[in-house]
Amino acid sequence: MSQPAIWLGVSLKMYFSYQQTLTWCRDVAELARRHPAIQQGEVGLFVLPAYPAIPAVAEIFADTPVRFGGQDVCQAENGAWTGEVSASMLQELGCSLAEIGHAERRRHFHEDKTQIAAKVAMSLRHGLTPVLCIGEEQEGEPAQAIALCQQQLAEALDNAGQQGLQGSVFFAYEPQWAIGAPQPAPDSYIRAVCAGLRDLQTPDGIDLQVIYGGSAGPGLIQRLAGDVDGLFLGRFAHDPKALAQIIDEASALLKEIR
Ligand SMILES: O=C[C@H](O)COP(=O)(O)O
Repeated sequence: MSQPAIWLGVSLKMYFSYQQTLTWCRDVAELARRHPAIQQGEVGLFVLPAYPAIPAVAEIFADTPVRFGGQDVCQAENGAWTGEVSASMLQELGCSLAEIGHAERRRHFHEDKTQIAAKVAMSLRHGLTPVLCIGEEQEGEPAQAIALCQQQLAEALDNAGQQGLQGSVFFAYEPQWAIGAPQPAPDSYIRAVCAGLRDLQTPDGIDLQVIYGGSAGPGLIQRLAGDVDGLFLGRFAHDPKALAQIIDEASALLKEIR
């Protein structure tokens, strides 16, 4: 089966309790089982729950095409890294993704470009698709955002390129000023930046899917009309009905543009 034309990813961050996470995932699994666009592989769905919920989430999504992964991953293979979770353990639990470099981790945990590049390489080495979060801090011109993202992307993929690692990377373009906001960045801004990001060069064997995150919700995917490969959702996917609506919109958009 070919790759989905539109990807919808959801990070649950630390919003839900354990039981709330399982309830939400059961609703999403049910949605995935009955939605033709998900079942036919036209729209892809992935979920990033908190670490302790991963084994239960794996069971819930077992008979669905929904992918799941960690909200972070350790840069080291294994050893004396208290509190960290290795790429190999994520893989062992059935994860196929690892989120890396989210603005909140850069802000609260001072993650830097060296750690991020090491995490990307470690993920690819273990067959995990990095969900690499990049975006400018302040609102400016699209050209400035593209230049900054280009530099951050090159730094993040540097180790992987040098090691000849191959695989897919979700490039989650998240302007930091639009995360946790009442609404996403303006449509024209997102379209201009994402169109530029899709043209960026990557090391041989690494392909990018550009998805937009930052207060994304119902209505946005159709307004971006094919300039992005998908959305990276947070709060506005907490209501499963809203997520169902976004899947419907993605499916309708594919019918329009094909
Ligand atoms: O991980 C998801 C993004 O940071 C977006 O979160 P948000 O939609 O709640 O702003």
